Amino acid sequence: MTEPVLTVAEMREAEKAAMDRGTNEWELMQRAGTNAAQWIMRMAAGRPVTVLCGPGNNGGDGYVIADVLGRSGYEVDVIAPVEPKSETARRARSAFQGGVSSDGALRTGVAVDCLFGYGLDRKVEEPFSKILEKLAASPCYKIAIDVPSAVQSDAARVLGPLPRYDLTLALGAWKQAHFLMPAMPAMGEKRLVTIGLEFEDVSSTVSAAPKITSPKPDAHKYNRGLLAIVAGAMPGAPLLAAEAAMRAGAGYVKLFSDHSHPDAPAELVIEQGSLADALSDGRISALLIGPGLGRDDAARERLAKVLESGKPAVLDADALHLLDPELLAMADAKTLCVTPHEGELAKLCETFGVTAESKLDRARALADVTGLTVLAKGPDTILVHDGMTSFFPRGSSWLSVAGSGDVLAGILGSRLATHGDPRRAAEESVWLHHEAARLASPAFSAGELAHAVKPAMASFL
Ligand SMILES: NC(=O)C1=CN([C@@H]2O[C@H](COP(=O)(O)OP(=O)(O)OC[C@H]3O[C@@H](n4cnc5c(N)ncnc54)[C@H](OP(=O)(O)O)[C@@H]3O)[C@@H](O)[C@H]2O)[C@@H](O)CC1
Ligand SMILES: [K+]
Repeated sequence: MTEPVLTVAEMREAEKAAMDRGTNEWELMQRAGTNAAQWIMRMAAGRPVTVLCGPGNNGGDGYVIADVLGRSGYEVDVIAPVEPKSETARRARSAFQGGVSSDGALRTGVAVDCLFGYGLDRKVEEPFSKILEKLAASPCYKIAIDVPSAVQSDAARVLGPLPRYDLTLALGAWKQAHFLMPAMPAMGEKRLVTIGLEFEDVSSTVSAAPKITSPKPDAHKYNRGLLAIVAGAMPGAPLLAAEAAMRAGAGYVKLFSDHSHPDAPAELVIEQGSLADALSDGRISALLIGPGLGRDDAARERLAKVLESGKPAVLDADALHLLDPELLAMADAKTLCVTPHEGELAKLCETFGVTAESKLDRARALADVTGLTVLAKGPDTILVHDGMTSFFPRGSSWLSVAGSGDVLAGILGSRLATHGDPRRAAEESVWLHHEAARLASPAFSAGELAHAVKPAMASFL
């Protein structure tokens, strides 16, 4: 099932729709608190629990959680620096029979943070900031309810002390912050707690692990997909991309390069000479250009030839510095996928006149203005295609190694050559990249990562 990722406004709409259908806010809070409590009890396994309750409905959830835990025989402390403001939270507060203190020490055991949820809209100050500092310093097992209390739910901005949580329980639906930097790494394990909300017209989802199919019984090297990688000034990066591409499903990987490549594997076909002639081969199903391309006139000329060819293509690295409206006009943007990191995304936005505050908004606006499929890579990878946004579970931080992007581009090119669907290829490439990193074990080189793409493929067959 695809899991939606909602903004605060969309979340409020979904809750309103539930209420219009006859489920009141109290009922939703009961479901949220009761279902979250099941997770908390699993993690607490009998240890005492301290619940931190804030002024809004996130705090309301906290009182419900404390109530369920108390009735289940848990020792529960509630710390609430202020009385609840919302009517539903006040009702939850009154229903809780145990003691509530306005401050106090956190007992070793489990702490459940319900100070603020998606209603946080400004800097966290005292007394809440002091409690979050205390929580950060405590050795207890830390659970954030819905979102960590200092995290703004749409933009993932950190507005106060941010402890490192062991578990974050998203209520009702995922929020954007669950998948965005800088907040994401502090959330620990993340789990979705359902409360029976229904969602319509969802435009953002969590990418689900892909199902990659084996070649058809009548497959041969051409109909499995022929990826041509167009090299340029520097020989190493396109070779690395080719190493990954050869292991990601394409039946045939060629390198169009005028370098000699003495280290290239025997099975990689390298063609020299006229690029226009090479690109006229009708059997080529996708192209990759950018790694090691260079940024001079010759590089621009090679990019123009790729775009003029009309074939589906991945544009990466130097190609993203060269791409401009004039070059893009030569191609059908729908068939192109760009893979910018933060710096390249900023450059593309500047070139195409896009201004937006966050990486997410920049990626969306760039896709909107250009019609390109945008895979904005990094610790929080975002894919935007035709008005749809996909978020991804976090990959290994060991992927922050030189050449990692070339490997990703190679995988993506290979998947695009296999089936021609840029969005699907981009999703598959991120999962394969992450899985290859896991299988390569820590401190891998980009070359080792490229080789681990082969066992990673087996994980999704
Ligand atoms: N609605 C539903 O049906 C369901 C909602 N659910 C739960 O509700 C949560 C959202 O609840 P929410 O909208 O009440 O917001 P929440 O995050 O508790 O905090 C807002 C409160 O804090 C205040 N405030 C904000 N920033 C502040 C700051 N920096 N420093 C100090 N105060 C600050 C703000 O008051 P203000 O002062 O702005 O008037 C307001 O009182 C959601 O995350 C989920 O857990 C579930 O139970 C499922 C059903
Ligand atoms: K919280």
